[in-house]
Amino acid sequence: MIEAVGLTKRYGDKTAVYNLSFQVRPGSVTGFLGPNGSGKSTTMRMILGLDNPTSGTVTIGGYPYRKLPNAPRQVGALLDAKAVHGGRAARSHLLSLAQLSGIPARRVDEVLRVVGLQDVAKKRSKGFSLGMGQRLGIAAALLGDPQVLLFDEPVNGLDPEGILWVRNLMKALAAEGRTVFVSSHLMSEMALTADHLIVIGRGQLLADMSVTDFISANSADFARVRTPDSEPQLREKLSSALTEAGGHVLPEQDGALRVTGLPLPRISDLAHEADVRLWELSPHQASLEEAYMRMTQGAVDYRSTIDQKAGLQQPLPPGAQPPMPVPGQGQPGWYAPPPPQQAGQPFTAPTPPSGPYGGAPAGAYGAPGAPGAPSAGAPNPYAAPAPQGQPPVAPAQPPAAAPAPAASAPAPADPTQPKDAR
Ligand SMILES: Nc1ncnc2c1ncn2[C@@H]1O[C@H](COP(=O)(O)OP(=O)(O)OP(=O)(O)O)[C@@H](O)[C@H]1O
Repeated sequence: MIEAVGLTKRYGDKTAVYNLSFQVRPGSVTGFLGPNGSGKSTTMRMILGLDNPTSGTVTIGGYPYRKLPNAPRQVGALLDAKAVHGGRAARSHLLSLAQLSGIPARRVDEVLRVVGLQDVAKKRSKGFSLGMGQRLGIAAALLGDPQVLLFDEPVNGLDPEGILWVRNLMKALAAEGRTVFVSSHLMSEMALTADHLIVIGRGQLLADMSVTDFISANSADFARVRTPDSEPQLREKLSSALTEAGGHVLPEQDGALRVTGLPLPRISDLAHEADVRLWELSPHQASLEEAYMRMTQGAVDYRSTIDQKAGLQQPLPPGAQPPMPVPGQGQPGWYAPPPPQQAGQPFTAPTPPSGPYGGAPAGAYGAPGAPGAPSAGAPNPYAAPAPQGQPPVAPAQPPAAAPAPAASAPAPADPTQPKDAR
């Protein structure tokens, strides 16, 4: 079992991880989720003794990693698939790792077969694709047949067959009673792979629960209602009637309305009373991806914005119309239904950033716009309570103690090598 208690890591005045406490148990796949820069890799590095916590502790089987007897045989990790000596052949790379840990050479050929790299075993890894590199990293993690496995974004760069393989591998390893801790920012992938989820945002715990509980706690039901496309006034009329009746109405991309807080028969009655014809009235459930986005939206550090193409846009030809904006796009919660409790957001997340990357409106290419700030005072049932008298993210502190030698020293053959310097 991996256990973190009050884990905090500061880099100068940057708090990467704050007061994180959780347990990762054997026999199941635990997904570790959070937006870019939320502290997943930092946490994994601390688990592996590659970074020293500023405060708090993290242990594997009751020991800090560096005190763990025969650690390479007990813990396997894939942190950064690129952290290999590119001039070495895949087999030589694994062989050197095996020799360092007293693992027999025949095990190298076994793991090469497990990850499907046996045919390229003699090829230099610098010629490997991203996906092949990931497979080599996974082979290195499996080398010591460890009971505890950590994978940081293992499906990065893998093709669909590779993704399926990783998913099944994680499950099989957990079914053998091992502790499997997998980081990702893809909720959809974790929903298929993990049994348990630990979700962080800006280094703080947002959720620690089974996938089943996460689904039932976060997948809000909603109704999709569509009025005749040719009569937009009916849509407005219905929208007002539903809002007056206590419903929460959001426009959908295709012109339909997304309604929460009212049962389907009531929506039908209200439409009838308002003399509005309906083309569609259907029950839906928000996807887990949406629930995750909603949970972490206030803790996203990096947001895309619309590409304004300043000075690059051609004037429209005479008489041409600019493209129609998508209804609702860019509004808070456009992509997600409101939280189940109408009284407020179920997740009190840190205020969206106004930093160098901005809390800008929805971009044409992806990330949703800065959401409305969570309602003040709404309790977050999943957040770790902040210590009395302290802000959620601690203010600037003196730089942390020097990181562990392994974190800064180049050790290209080490599968637990940290990510590239950021
Ligand atoms: N060695 C370091 N020095 C300074 N800041 C760091 C260092 N390592 C990480 N950080 C900062 O700590 C924060 C958390 O980074 P971390 O890599 O742990 O996030 P992450 O959740 O793994 O992100 P991603 O999903 O993008 O890989 C980021 O703001 C990052 O810039």
